[in-house]
Amino acid sequence: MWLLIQGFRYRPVSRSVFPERLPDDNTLPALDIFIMTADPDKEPTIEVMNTVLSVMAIDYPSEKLHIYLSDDAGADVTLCASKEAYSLARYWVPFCKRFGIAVRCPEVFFNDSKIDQQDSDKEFSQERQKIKVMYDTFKEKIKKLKENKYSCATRFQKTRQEHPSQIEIIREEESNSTDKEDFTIPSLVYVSREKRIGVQHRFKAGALNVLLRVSGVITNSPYILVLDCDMYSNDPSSARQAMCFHLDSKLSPSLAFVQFPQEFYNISKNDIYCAEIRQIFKTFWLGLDGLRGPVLSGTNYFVKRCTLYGARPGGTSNSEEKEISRLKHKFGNSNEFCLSLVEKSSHYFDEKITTYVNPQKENILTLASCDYENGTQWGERIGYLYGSVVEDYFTGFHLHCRGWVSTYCFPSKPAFLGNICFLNGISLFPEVTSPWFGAFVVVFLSSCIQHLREVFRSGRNLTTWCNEQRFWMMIGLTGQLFAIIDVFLKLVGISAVNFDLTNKTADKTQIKRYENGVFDFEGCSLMLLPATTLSLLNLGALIGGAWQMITQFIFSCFILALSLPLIEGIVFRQDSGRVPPRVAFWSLVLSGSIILFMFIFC
Ligand SMILES: O=c1ccn([C@@H]2O[C@H](COP(=O)(O)OP(=O)(O)O[C@H]3O[C@H](CO)[C@@H](O)[C@H](O)[C@H]3O)[C@@H](O)[C@H]2O)c(=O)[nH]1
Ligand SMILES: [Mn+2]
Repeated sequence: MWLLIQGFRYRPVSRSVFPERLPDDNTLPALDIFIMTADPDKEPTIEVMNTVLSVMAIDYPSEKLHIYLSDDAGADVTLCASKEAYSLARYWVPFCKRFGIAVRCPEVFFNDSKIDQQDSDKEFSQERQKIKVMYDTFKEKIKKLKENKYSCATRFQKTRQEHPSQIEIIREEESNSTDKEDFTIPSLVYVSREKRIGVQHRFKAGALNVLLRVSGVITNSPYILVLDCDMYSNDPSSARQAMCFHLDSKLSPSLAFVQFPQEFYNISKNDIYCAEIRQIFKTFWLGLDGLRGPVLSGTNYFVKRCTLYGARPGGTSNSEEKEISRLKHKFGNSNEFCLSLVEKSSHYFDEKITTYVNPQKENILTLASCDYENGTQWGERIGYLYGSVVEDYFTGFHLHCRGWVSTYCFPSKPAFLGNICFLNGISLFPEVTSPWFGAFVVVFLSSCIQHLREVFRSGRNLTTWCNEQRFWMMIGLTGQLFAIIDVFLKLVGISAVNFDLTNKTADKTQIKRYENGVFDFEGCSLMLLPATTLSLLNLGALIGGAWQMITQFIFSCFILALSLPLIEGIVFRQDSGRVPPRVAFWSLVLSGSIILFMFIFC
């Protein structure tokens, strides 16, 4: 196992970018930004809109920036809030650009107490105050939307699981405010794909593929930034940083994507659940960057559009491949979309095409329908791939296999910051006061009862039940644990398949112990260590602290009961069948150190 991950340490690379050295703004390529949301209850609308506003205000030519918000819930709240956000953006974006605001997420900006005190510039303070009032009104409106007090949408019958596709290009003239400032702001497109009960929707990968097609016929920017809805832009220069790689003449021809790390603003002080994902983003990805590049990590990456259409680096295509009928076979039956693949382009996939067509609404809606992908190569060879629950890793590996490379951009100021919420403030086991505690107890007890019933049905008694419970725990922590490792080593060819012949001889004392129902640990190897250490740890925890909490006490007692033979074997027994002294010694050292460590540091 140790050897397997050494590749990550072989050639770590850390990079610096100099966005100020990029060529003139009008040579910068257009950029589509995809923001993904799926549930307005679990993903607070105000947070999603903050992400939208933060990227609308990034430091990039506004006319080259197009934001697509994918709403898998098809929620009116999200659509209406997007319109409100767009109206606010007319003031927020110019304000940010004019004063060079460092963090362009409104919620973060208005909560920054440092800026409050900094009233040196009167004009700035006045403007800030004005926008703050607008932002507060905006929040109020979203609250009302949530409470169903008003709605902007024409309500038609739809639920989260079942709704027609709905696409709205929210543009300047559609906004209802009159005293707008004279300033171009990026376009915003709301996309909610069709959902039907019983039709697989392929989660995020499915939503991303719809966005690829819809954006393909609307703006068709050669580069795409993908963001989860909780990842706001923390550094307005991120797109320029990414372009330092994408426009690098040496790197660019084989570069598929630039990955930024996932970082979070609300990591707890001790981060006991390792939410920081430190090893991945602060060690492994730097190492991969020296090889073929980091793995596609779901969010915070700038990808070259054509790489997702199945192109290969340096690959030019012949005219045969450009034939619309052939393209339709792969990409589906939309003329507009297939044209977007070849239009204004001498190559099959020219990354320089940036068209802003105004397609027929009906035609774009079809691109977001449930049936569009039937019989095409979407999800198999084209777009985000469906074969895995982690579409990002899977798709990224495929890009690498097709010859593309990726780079890792890890600036000291986080480019994007997200909200870590899982397990934050949630205990690993439900607390007694939690309504989930009931569910926990039901699952635990019913699995015990089920086992008991099976034992009784086969004519055994409570002792068998106890023994089996105990044995599961022991082999789970010893034999089975090492078996998994062993099978894996065999799979990768490090250890050969072998057959361990069972030792059929036994001496008299062993037989006696067996007959008396006494566990025999004689000759056990260090493989016993996980089981013995955890048993001692449980005992330590029981004595040391579990008296404070009755449920933990009961749970610890249960484990103690199961591990009693191990404890006896370590502590009380003197016969040759006890736990071998060196195993006992190491378990004591290990569990002792863990307890000591917890005392000191937690
Ligand atoms: O049917 C779906 C399911 C999810 N999402 C969106 O996908 C994103 C990620 O979903 P989330 O529930 O937050 O999953 P995580 O476990 O946080 O996601 C991690 O793991 C995923 C799969 O590897 C990656 O895609 C993510 O970027 C990565 O943050 C969110 O913006 C969702 O709104 C959709 O749009 N449609
Ligand atoms: Mn997430």
